[in-house]
Amino acid sequence: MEKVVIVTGANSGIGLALCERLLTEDSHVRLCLACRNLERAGAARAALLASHSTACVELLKLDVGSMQSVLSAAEEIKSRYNRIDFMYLNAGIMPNPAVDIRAFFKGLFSRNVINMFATAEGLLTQQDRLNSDGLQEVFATNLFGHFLLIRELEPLLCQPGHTSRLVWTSSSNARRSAFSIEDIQHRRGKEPYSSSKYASDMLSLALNKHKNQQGLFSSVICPGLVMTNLTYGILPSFFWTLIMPIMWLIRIFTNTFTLTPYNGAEALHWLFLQQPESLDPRAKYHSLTSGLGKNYTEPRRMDLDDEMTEVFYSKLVELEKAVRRQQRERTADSKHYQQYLNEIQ
Ligand SMILES: NC(=O)C1=CN([C@@H]2O[C@H](COP(=O)(O)OP(=O)(O)OC[C@H]3O[C@@H](n4cnc5c(N)ncnc54)[C@H](OP(=O)(O)O)[C@@H]3O)[C@@H](O)[C@H]2O)C=CC1
Ligand SMILES: CC(C)CCC[C@@H](C)[C@H]1CC[C@H]2C3=C(CC[C@]12C)[C@@]1(C)CCC(=O)[C@@H](C)[C@@H]1CC3
Repeated sequence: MEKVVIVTGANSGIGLALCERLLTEDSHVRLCLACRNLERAGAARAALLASHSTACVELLKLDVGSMQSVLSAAEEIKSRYNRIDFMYLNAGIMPNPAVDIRAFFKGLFSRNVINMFATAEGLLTQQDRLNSDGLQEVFATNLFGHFLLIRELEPLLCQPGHTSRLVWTSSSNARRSAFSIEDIQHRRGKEPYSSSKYASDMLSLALNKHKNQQGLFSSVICPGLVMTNLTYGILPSFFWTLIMPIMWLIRIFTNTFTLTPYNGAEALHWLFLQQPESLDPRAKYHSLTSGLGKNYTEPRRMDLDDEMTEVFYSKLVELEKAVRRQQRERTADSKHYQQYLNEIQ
């Protein structure tokens, strides 16, 4: 039977490369590109069909940063599919990034240089903002919208006799010290991206603990440093072009410079081929590329605290309740408003 695969943020970068690789691996998959912009999603679909003309590629409007959009998309998914085999939670943002140039040059001449290039630890800050749901945008997009989607789709994801898989595109930039259990949305700090990725690592572990017995398995990956719209947002593209020869040179010393979206999607593709029972819930699966350009996947143990992971999971469930309440009130308000408009006309 054909596998149903949903990919969020599938219209560009690593998500699009993954779709291409999945269709090459299995031409019978039923692929759903879940994107916030249907025009860009349509262009991605056309590109995929150009090389896989008989493939089944469907589009779904989903803005993971908007809770209303997540709830509507989940309804649409439930009406279209009777099961989900893989859901790749890949959409992500890093708004207004700033590089600490001093820290970069200091790191360059330290023993920590390889780690700095692999994780960008201490190099990057971002400016976040509140979205229309009153949530921090990075948290809402990179984590919470995906969480709400999973919760909404539980009837499909947790079916007796069927295994469903979740795969998060996390990052080696995820850092415990950037995350605070008292401030899960990272309202006060300057590293919302790192915090949201650490949060996805914890959520994946918690989901395995709570849902494995119901047939739902979750994994996290890091694609390495990949040249995509996200990285082009960090430094201007002419600068990247300028330093590209150096980047290829650095690849000799660190296997985390995967650089192309195809290489970055390696671990996502690899996980598609694995049995979930053989995977380690505490491992992050890294896409790596050797100096000679060979791709491979390697698990690395994550720095996760079980107690904090559980507290975090219950905080997410609480927040979910509040968000649902808010959505219900909004629907009621707009109904009343509509009624009022009808009455005064
Ligand atoms: N590039 C890198 O070096 C690394 C990337 N990652 C992660 O990889 C993932 C993919 O990013 P990458 O391919 O690099 O970058 P891209 O910017 O190319 O891809 C991000 C995708 O997410 C989509 N997206 C963003 N916000 C939303 C939203 N609110 N709702 C739905 N879709 C949304 C984008 O859509 P749109 O085109 O409409 O903006 C785009 O399709 C991200 O989670 C990122 O954090 C992790 C480690 C390293
Ligand atoms: C200013 C300089 C001359 C050069 C600065 C280089 C930095 C911009 C890069 C060095 C390590 C890179 C890196 C990322 C972004 C760009 C760098 C900071 C990421 C944070 C991109 C997104 C991720 O999720 C990480 C895995 C990347 C880690 C390395």
